[in-house]
Amino acid sequence: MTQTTKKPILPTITSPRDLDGMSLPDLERLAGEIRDVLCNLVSARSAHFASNLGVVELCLALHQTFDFLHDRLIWDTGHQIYPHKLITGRYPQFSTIRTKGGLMGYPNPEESDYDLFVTGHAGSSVSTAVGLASGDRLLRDEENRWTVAVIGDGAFPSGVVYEALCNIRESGKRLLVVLNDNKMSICPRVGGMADYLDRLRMSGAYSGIKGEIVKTLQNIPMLGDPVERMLTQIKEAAKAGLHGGMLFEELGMRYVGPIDGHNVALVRKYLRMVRKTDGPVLLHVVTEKGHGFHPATQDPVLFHAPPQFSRCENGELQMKKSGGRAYTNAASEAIHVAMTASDKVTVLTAAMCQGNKLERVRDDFPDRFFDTGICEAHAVAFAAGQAKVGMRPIVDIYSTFLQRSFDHIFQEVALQNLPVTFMLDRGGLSGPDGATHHGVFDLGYLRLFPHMTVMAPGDEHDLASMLPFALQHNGPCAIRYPKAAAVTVAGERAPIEHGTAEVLRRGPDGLILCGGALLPDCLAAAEQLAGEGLELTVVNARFIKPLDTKTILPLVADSPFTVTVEEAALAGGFGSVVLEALADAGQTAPVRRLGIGDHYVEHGEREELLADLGLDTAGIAQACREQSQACAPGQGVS
Ligand SMILES: Cc1ncc(C[n+]2csc(CCOP(=O)(O)OP(=O)(O)O)c2C)c(N)n1
Ligand SMILES: CC(=O)[C@@H](O)[C@H](O)COP(=O)(O)O
Ligand SMILES: [Mg+2]
Repeated sequence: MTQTTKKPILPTITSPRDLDGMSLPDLERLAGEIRDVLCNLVSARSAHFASNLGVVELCLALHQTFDFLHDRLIWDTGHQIYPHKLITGRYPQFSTIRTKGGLMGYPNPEESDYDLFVTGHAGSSVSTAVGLASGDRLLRDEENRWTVAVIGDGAFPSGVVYEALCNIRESGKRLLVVLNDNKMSICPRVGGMADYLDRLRMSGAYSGIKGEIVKTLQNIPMLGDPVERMLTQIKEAAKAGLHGGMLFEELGMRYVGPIDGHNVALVRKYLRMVRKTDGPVLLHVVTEKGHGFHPATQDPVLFHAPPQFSRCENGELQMKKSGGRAYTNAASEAIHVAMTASDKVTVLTAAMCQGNKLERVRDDFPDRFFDTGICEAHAVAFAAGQAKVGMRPIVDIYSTFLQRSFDHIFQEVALQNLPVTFMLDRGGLSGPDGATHHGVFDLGYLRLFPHMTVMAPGDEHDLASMLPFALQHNGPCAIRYPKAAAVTVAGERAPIEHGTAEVLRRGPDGLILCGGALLPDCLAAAEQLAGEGLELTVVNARFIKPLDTKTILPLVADSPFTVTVEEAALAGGFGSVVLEALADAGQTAPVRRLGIGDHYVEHGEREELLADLGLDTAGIAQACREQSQACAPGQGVS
């Protein structure tokens, strides 16, 4: 990328203050070096790429204009924080990003005082910025202190952003919202706000004409009462269409832009100008996702978080092949089959068409495919509406993002007993994204609601059979599966029946109850232990709710010990369900629960995190060995 023999600047940047007084050519050279580092990173591992390439100049201009040890900076979502990390003292550790024990791929206050919140979910930045500004004001600590939220055009339509914007007039003094408009979410952005931003982009070119027309409109005489009102409305409507950023102005913000976000001098000039105002200000910055790396600008969807890739000698890019068929593929195929079978079935995604591998569904069923943008709460209430009139909506969503819809799952879906099906991808550890993205709370928060059926397939066979089951069930259902290679357990399998588990192996020496896709590990552990003379029963629970108490409770009663296994938080999870059922039946038994305790799990490869948590084959086998010894006659455990 950069063809320079000069001494690199980036390694010398230990804090943003090293940017002070830096010349424009040096800033531009630094931008090139940052892009080089980003390119080197993705040759080592998958990481967020195109979004980071797009904010380099904006990041430099922000840090040159503000001092974010005093001022406040929030990067919405946080996946575009890499340039910020590189110039805030983390260049030496940067190569560790997204690896276990290394830097997080998102903001992390434990890494740096320049990061205020751990984030990863989109849309909260404006609210937290309003809160920061308001708190500073109450503490009379706001002397010249600016709060800046940088939010992408994909995150911008999130409902919570409008809740914050409606509130900004009161608390938004010295508050700047930078709208980073690159025309993309992960996929092309959708919806009315996207169209509005397109119109704003256009408006600069027409500003001369616009001024004239607005002047003319302002001279329209107001006549008698009703006519006057009508004319006022027409005038306001016309102005709204012609004035750039009228929507924001009406909400009490000053709208500035759109400006070219790759012109570092220009961005800096506007930021300095903003600093001279009182706020709140919305600065509309136009950038290009993937800027500086041609293939990424050509295919920003692929390069949002591409697989590891390198450049061959002939200049072509070689992408690392993915690890084969994933549960996500199995889910999207099952959805396709269901939509082919019935024209009542619809699918809703909240901006994750690519992540959920729904492209074929989108292309083959354009009328029944709905992308709401990053609006999970809306997606769920929307699905409830469709279900109410007789459709069979599937909300295909990452487990962690569904948390945004908690109240709508309760009020609009479960309370009404509507047949909405939730396909919960990334149910379990999501890997290098870390704590913000692990989908480990879903079993607990979904089973709370009466009417809700919660399923956790033990393998791909289960997943494919559970969707048709859910679609004919008269009530809400959730099917949660991990970000992992799809596995099919060998042997004859029982059909899916509501609240029915499946016994896959029988032995008198102990019991493993598996709630989900760690089933192959449970079976492998049982196999291993059989070699040591310990014959275990293994149950594929399938249903977390309702639990198959008829099958499970007698097995627990007859087994010297029981180990429950789940890739989920223990609080409220599958093991809790089993313990509650035992308590309700007045039964006591030695039960050990394997899962995730009361802590957040860091980032790393899913397999290494599972191993650390004792949730791999070796960990499950070891827990069984220990239980077997502890529960052996004469050991006093009952
Ligand atoms: C609540 C939530 N839903 C979905 C996502 C997944 N996601 C991460 S980044 C992204 C696109 C964001 O687009 P934009 O804000 O424009 O940033 P860009 O990548 O274009 O810079 C999406 C959908 C998320 N992080 N949080
Ligand atoms: C920033 C963000 O939320 C997404 O880009 C997320 O990282 C996607 O995760 P997957 O890689 O598991 O699809
Ligand atoms: Mg964007």
